[in-house]
Amino acid sequence: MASDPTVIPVTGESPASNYDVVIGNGLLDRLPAMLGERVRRVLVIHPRALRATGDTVRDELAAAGLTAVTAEIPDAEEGKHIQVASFCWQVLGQNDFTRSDAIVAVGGGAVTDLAGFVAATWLRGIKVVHIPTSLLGMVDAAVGGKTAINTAEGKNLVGSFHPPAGVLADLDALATLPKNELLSGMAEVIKCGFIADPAILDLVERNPEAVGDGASDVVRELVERSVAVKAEIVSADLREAGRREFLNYGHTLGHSIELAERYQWRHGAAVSVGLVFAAELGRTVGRLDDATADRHKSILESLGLPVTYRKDRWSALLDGMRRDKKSRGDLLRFVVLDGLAKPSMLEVPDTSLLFAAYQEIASEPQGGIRLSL
Ligand SMILES: NC(=O)c1ccc[n+]([C@@H]2O[C@H](COP(=O)([O-])OP(=O)(O)OC[C@H]3O[C@@H](n4cnc5c(N)ncnc54)[C@H](O)[C@@H]3O)[C@@H](O)[C@H]2O)c1
Ligand SMILES: O=C(O)C(=O)C[C@@H](O)[C@H](O)[C@H](O)COP(=O)(O)O
Ligand SMILES: [Zn+2]
Repeated sequence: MASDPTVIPVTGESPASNYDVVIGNGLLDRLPAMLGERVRRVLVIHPRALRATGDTVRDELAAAGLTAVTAEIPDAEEGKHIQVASFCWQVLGQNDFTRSDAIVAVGGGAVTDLAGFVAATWLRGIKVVHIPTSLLGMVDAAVGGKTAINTAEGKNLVGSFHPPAGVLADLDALATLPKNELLSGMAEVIKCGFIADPAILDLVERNPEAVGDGASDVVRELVERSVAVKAEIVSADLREAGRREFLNYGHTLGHSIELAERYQWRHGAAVSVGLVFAAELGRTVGRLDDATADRHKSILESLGLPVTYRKDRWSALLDGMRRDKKSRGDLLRFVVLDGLAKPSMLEVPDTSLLFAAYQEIASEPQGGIRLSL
């Protein structure tokens, strides 16, 4: 018998913007209540690959007496594009969406980022509810209100903070999620383990089989623990004035790899390399002990996630990292660990330090990386 859902509250900037992340099985019938009584029209945004789930959501809304319109968008990073946002604005306009109407995102993190951005911008902000269908969406992208599209210059360079009215993390969705996507989400789970909750790392290390099974109790506990980490941080610092930067652990290099690979790498795969790089940087500057630094590589590698990247791309990667949102003027800033679950910021005026750390993860162009993930 399925157990009761777990509800993790997120505190907003005002009591009216508090919301819940509900984690469990068979949650879709909760959607109308989560949208609230005033909503009449709903735009369901989903990629073509998830048409069946999108249709189920639309039917659930129609059964509750709501007018549901669907926007089918390109899959994955192709969806995080200004033209896709523009298409969604057009659908909203043609269907007379007002400020009391809403958007529902059904898909992975790319869809929740894009749909959140559309919701943030339509009429300067309407309600959005996220129904993440990937592990990464459940543990990270759907929670916390960062919305984004990519530009030619880099990842997530345009966006806003627009928290959802609620999140339904229905673990049933993981049944169809390809294994490499599940593992991609595990990179963010492991990030949460290193920055805040080492019990996550113990769970992964002790249960290698269950980690690859989206229906396992271990995966459910990992989802709950990761959401708890993120909920606590974004409740305290929605707009990334301080502690929220820690959720960016591994992302400075990670986003730059995604750009260098023209978004053909999974986000989690790029973050995996970025986490190992950040650990090496922490070790290089004398902040992180060897055991914790080495644990990054061993745990990520044990899942089949990449931990090296091609040495001939350093200069392009450095260019990409300069555009990271944590940069201030010419100063590059990184999240590093001062120890397990002790994240802090490192300002790097001298890029030779970065190069030294990169030498520890650099591979020959043809070897060492797994392009399949
Ligand atoms: N806003 C945030 O705080 C935040 C946090 C982390 C990541 N992100 C963003 O999220 C994106 C990555 O998210 P992602 O890994 O979910 O990628 P994604 O949205 O591209 O989904 C990955 C793939 O899995 C497929 N998929 C999703 N759910 C499925 C299911 N249940 N069954 C079968 N296929 C399914 C998708 O169609 C897609 O092909 C990146 O753009 C990243 O920048 C945002
Ligand atoms: O929620 C956050 O804050 C994060 O940094 C979570 C990251 O996992 C996520 O990939 C986020 O989209 C990165 O944000 P960005 O500000 O570096 O674009
Ligand atoms: Zn991320």
